[in-house]
Amino acid sequence: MAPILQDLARMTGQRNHLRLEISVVTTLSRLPRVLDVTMMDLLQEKGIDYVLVKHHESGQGDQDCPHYAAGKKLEEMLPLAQYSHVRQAILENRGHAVATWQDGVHQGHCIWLIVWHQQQAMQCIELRQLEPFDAARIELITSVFQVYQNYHDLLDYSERDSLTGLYNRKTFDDLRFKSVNAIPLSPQARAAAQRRHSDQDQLACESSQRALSDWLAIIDIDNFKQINDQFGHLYGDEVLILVANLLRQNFRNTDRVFRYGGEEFVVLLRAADQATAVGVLERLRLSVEGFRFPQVGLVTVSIGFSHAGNFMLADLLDQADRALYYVKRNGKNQVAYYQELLASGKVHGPVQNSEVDLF
Ligand SMILES: Nc1nc2c(ncn2[C@@H]2O[C@H](COP(=O)(O)OP(=O)(O)OP(=O)(O)O)[C@@H](O)[C@H]2O)c(=O)[nH]1
Repeated sequence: MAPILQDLARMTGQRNHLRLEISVVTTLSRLPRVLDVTMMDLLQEKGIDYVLVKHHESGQGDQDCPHYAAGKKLEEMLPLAQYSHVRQAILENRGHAVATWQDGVHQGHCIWLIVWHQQQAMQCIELRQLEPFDAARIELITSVFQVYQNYHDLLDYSERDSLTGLYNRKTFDDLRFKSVNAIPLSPQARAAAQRRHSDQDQLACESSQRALSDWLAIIDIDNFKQINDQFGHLYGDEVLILVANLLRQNFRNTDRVFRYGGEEFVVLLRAADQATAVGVLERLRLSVEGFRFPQVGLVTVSIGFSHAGNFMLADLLDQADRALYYVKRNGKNQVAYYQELLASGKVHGPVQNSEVDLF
């Protein structure tokens, strides 16, 4: 089989977004004469558009190109304003943009491929080479990209909840049960996982830890049964959709929001410290409280959260749930931090069984 077909077959065999992303970067970087390929997330913070560098791979072309200034820093966040061609392509709803670049020693050409999802530009893939792009080359690159985009949409459909469009419970459980993808792995567990996995899986494992979070929060709509009983399920559903929209508005692209159950949501949040995490979650709580829901009026949420530390995802979920339960029993419409409640004796940790009870 031609190498490109093998790469495409590998790409469409992926079952999660992260591996699919790495796979398309690898596939494109293996095309002849490619210098390097970079996958970037497009995100907005405080009204400013940024690109966040997510994956980078050098191609074979860079061997013929001494002193080539490859290498972008992973996780680097750069203003989209530095990528005027990408910004213009997004404004014009285009799928790609082509331009030239210079690094002091070399001069080359660059194509950016834009990943659209539900009329929103989500990601951008940058591919660099020395030669100009002719029509056949653009067709080859955009065809590989189209396979990626189609498959990305298909994966996305199976990973999302049909009512709210957020990630569904199954997607969360996939994170839980594939511990190599879960957050966070202890150094020993990570080393063991890395020994078990191939290079590409190892890369996915490393990137997934970067891509995921430092905090886990459970957000539960207060008195939702009453809303359903008083206004009917259709209005209940509308509340779920509107709360999901507020969740999307309040969190960054790098956070992950799931509809975990009926009126319960889980967020994997990246925040530098406790004060920032509290600030983000309080802002969400206030924005739900301040929103006027048609017909229903006032809706509030209770939030419990926990710090990832060295815990596995299942433990974190249990901790955040304990904090949430505390809020539910103490007035609702508040944010509670598990580790703080534990330190002050307001909640207890899980019972440590020294004996194994099988039945
Ligand atoms: N409309 C609608 N209702 C749902 C959906 N999924 C679950 N529910 C309802 O959500 C309600 C949850 O009720 P409870 O678990 O008692 O929680 P609550 O009334 O919010 O009470 P607190 O959590 O203590 O504030 C139940 O009545 C479920 O039927 C859904 O997809 N749509």
